[in-house]
Amino acid sequence: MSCTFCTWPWFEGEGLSVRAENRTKSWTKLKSMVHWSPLAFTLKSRSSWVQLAGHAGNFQAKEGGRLLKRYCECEQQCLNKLMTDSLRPYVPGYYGVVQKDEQDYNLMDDLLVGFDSPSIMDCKMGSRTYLEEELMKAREHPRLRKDMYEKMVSVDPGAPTEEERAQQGVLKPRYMQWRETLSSTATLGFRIEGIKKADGTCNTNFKKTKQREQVMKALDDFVDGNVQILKLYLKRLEELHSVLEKSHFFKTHEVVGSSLLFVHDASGKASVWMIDFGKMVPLPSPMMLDHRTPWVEGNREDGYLWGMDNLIDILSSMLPQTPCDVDRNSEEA
Ligand SMILES: O=P(O)(O)O[C@H]1[C@H](O)[C@@H](OP(=O)(O)O)[C@H](OP(=O)(O)O)[C@@H](OP(=O)(O)O)[C@H]1O
Ligand SMILES: Nc1ncnc2c1ncn2[C@@H]1O[C@H](COP(=O)(O)OP(=O)(O)O)[C@@H](O)[C@H]1O
Repeated sequence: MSCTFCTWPWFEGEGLSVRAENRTKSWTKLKSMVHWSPLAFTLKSRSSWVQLAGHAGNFQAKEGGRLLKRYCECEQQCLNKLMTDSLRPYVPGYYGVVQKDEQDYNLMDDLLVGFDSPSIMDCKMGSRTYLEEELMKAREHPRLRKDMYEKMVSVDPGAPTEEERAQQGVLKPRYMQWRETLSSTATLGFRIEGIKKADGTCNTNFKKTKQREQVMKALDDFVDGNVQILKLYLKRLEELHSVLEKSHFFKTHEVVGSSLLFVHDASGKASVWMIDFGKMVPLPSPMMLDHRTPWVEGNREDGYLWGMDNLIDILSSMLPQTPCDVDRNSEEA
């Protein structure tokens, strides 16, 4: 599927003021919408910034290789803490809260800077995509979501129950769970949200990409079969994996809806970063997560590392086998 390239973000160098006021996020999410900076064609130092997933209108590209993301207190607090954590090299640099037209934003690095016509992939990590607190809220104050009902019907007209059909609405956790089981979130602990390739093609139609083989096919297409790029991604993921395993910050946070952003270009450069910390919530002390134990309500587990184990395993299996591997495998058989 090709995407609509729309809403060119403006650039700004002046007039931003720092604010500490808290705002919550409440705006519409539009999928299949890509925001692309046209100035990138004329100004080499800037990236051709692209928004692959997430809420429309959430970002604005700024001069100097930075992005404004609509303010979210949870994200601000996480980014602040991450700036002094061992995870710092794996997240965008963060520069505080700025205000523009009475709206607060978190100011962060544009990770596409330094890449030339990059290929980009957003993988949403974890086996659960809604917070436990959202589940409780939906129980206490059930709110039927017509927009989610419509999104559901557009993918699978047979998905809503009779009751949901009569109400023309679904509860948010029900929609999120349905999305999890439809995609690879429930079976592999991650799902591809979107891919934009260097040739300009863009696909955000991965809602039904569920089986390991389907995921492999999408990943292979993303790297155009380039083994060197695959190796670089794998190396970076293995490093991140080992830092996550040791990070106290990671152990003490429920991580939901966070993505890994993969970026590479034709020069052979490739890297991966963690993005989207809007639902990275601190746990009550002394609670800790291993991010692998299957979720049951109350244990707050999110399956992030389980997903990463699977992603690393899939990428490894896509590498051509060396003669040593072939010998080892035939001995095992
Ligand atoms: O991907 P589709 O099927 O469109 O569903 C979206 C994503 O799950 C969003 O998560 P993310 O932002 O991580 O992509 C989520 O935003 P939240 O992060 O707010 O849960 C949206 O909830 P609403 O914003 O409530 O519509 C939900 O409608
Ligand atoms: N720091 C960044 N650098 C470059 N691109 C980014 C960065 N953060 C987000 N993006 C782009 O924006 C998209 C949505 O980001 P995300 O933080 O998940 O938004 P939301 O909170 O609205 O879900 C990502 O898929 C990616 O394409």
